[in-house]
Amino acid sequence: MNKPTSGDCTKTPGWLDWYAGPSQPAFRLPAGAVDAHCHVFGPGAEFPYAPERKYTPCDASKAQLFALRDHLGFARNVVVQATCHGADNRAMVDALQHSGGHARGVATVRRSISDAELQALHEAGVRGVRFNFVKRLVDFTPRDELLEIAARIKPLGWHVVIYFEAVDLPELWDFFTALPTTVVVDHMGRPDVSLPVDGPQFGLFLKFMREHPNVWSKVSCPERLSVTGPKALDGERSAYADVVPFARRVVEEFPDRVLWGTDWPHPNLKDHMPDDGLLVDFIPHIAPTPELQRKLLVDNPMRLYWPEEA
Ligand SMILES: O=C(O)/C=C(\CC(=O)C(=O)O)C(=O)O
Repeated sequence: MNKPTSGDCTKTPGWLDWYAGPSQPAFRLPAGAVDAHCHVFGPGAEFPYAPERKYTPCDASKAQLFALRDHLGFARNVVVQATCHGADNRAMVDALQHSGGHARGVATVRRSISDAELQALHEAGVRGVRFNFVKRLVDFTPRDELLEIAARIKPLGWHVVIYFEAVDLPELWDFFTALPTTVVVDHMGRPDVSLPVDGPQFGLFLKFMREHPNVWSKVSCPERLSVTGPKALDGERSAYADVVPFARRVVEEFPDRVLWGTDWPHPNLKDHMPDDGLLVDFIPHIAPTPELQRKLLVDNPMRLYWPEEA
């Protein structure tokens, strides 16, 4: 397949657009709930996609994100820079600046960023950087560049979000455990949920969290991890049952270091596009008590992204 060019907004073949007209969740989110992992895409005509991107998505604007937030009953968003925008954070920053203080962000930066540019991101509401190790999404960045960035964002009180696949954790372990900030893992490090929850692969991830109190996890993206479903479609309120034991284990063992997000607009799903209302109904299966729900959805994200209010 030819690499896309920056001006070409033709979606990647097979691209699935986000679900229009999501259901009303049956689960009532606690007051002040934060959707701590979501993205904006473009719109491409205003914020062109990065030349180095590995996919070209459908547009997913800030207004559409904020409409979903209100529909589902969230109060705030954490907008995570998606790889299709590379290190050009303008679409994400624009969303933060139009959120009325209800959104904070996670950026992608290169070592060439100036202190003044970092400060401007901070003032816009950025509170973290994302290091992505998923090979289908990004080209390799040298570890010394990432460590240099981590050292520079630490004084701002930011954290590092890491995205990787479970099979790569052994090789990345020394790098991750050397990071000097709070470290937030996307989607539980993408376990293979057809393996046992008590097996060595997920065991290593639990050990990573157990031995390193600075490590947090998003218990999000069951729609990406599930093998057996059922899918969050057609009124299914007990979706992705095979992911539940994994996410619930993390929530119950580390209740003060977990976050949840919709992952809207769900980039790169190949199989189906979930109904986001039914996705919210996944939450009580992994955080069964009101106390766990409050920590997951309100207390923890507020402590990390709005510490001045927490
Ligand atoms: O949205 C996610 O969290 C997951 C992604 C996309 C992504 O991370 C990105 O493009 O930045 C994926 O697995 O394709």
